[in-house]
Amino acid sequence: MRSAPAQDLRVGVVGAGQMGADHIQRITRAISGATVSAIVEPDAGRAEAAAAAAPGARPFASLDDALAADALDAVIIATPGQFHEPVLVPALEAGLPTLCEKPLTPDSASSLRILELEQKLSRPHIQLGFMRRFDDEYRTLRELIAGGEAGELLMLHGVHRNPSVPDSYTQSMLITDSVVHEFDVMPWLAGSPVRSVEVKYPRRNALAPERLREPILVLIELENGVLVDVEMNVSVRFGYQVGTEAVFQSGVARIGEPSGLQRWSDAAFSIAEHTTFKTRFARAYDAQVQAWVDAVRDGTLVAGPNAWDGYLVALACEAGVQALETRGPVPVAPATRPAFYA
Ligand SMILES: NC(=O)c1ccc[n+]([C@@H]2O[C@H](COP(=O)([O-])OP(=O)(O)OC[C@H]3O[C@@H](n4cnc5c(N)ncnc54)[C@H](O)[C@@H]3O)[C@@H](O)[C@H]2O)c1
Ligand SMILES: O[C@H]1[C@H](O)[C@@H](O)[C@H](O)[C@@H](O)[C@H]1O
Repeated sequence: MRSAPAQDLRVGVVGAGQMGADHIQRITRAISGATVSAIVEPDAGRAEAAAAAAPGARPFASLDDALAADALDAVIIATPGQFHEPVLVPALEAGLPTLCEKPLTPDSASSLRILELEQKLSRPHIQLGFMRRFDDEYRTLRELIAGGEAGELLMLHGVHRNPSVPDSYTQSMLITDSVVHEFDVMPWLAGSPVRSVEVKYPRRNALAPERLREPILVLIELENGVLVDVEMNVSVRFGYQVGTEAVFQSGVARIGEPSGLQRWSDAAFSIAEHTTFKTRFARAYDAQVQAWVDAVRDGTLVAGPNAWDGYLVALACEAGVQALETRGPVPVAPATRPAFYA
């Protein structure tokens, strides 16, 4: 990093839309050891609203301008995925510790360019925003799998259901915007990378926007033989659900069950459900950002998924997008992991 932060870490946020604004509020309200010092956001209204939530933060037209003004020690990138690389490059060139929202970049070729640039530094500087790794239930499930007390893990069944998606959401985004999380978290849970990806189409949901053929069932084979299936379903209307069932030799474990208000009325029992990832993963986002801030302050710089993980996910997404159009499994063949990312 450029200079050791004397007191609070000065965080710049690039992109103050849905996630960027959320991170700005989070740092101001819930994170210790950091303040938002710079906001880069081309939309004037959003920039103003974000600045109102972060007293003392200065607006800048670009990350380069914020760097020239020595206005930040570290950066969060929350622009849309296709604009990550143009921000990651100056951030790496300046040696800035970076928390980059998913995806690292939209394809594996650009991810490899980022890996090459990062390897010019003394150590990894990029942490990726795969927040599920900071969710208590996911962490507990991972420990259970690693502990082996229920025997070997055989299968993982995932559900990923959104109530609806914006007009800008396209067919390939089922993979690149949504299943992207499973491509990170399932290998992390099972301790094994993706070998191949296949997509199956069940009956189409007539409630889906006309441009989308969904839900889809994504079959992910891991190198260790564990088979993962993910129901990706984005027009369910009733709520936001993300869950996983792990099937072991002698047991089953499940996470992501509804845990909201329980209610008995009219001879029926109900549990309040989430409607957005913002509440479902609120604690995970907080834990992710706090862990990152702590790591930057103690010089570790990265406390979660790194750019290599982002590259692996980019490769799996490429296979997944191809699998949307083809029958049968599409193989995933990563480059050799450099010792830098060991
Ligand atoms: N981890 C999660 O659960 C999660 C959830 C939603 C989004 N995301 C990720 O967060 C990122 C942002 O998504 P979003 O939903 O907040 O998008 P958004 O469209 O709501 O916000 C993006 C913002 O970036 C701004 N922007 C665009 N180009 C810019 C540039 N070059 N410099 C500075 N600002 C720029 C836009 O004006 C906009 O305000 C994406 O990478 C997305 O995949 C992650
Ligand atoms: O961009 C969002 C976000 O990444 C959520 O975490 C995911 O559950 C949604 O499917 C996706 O559309």
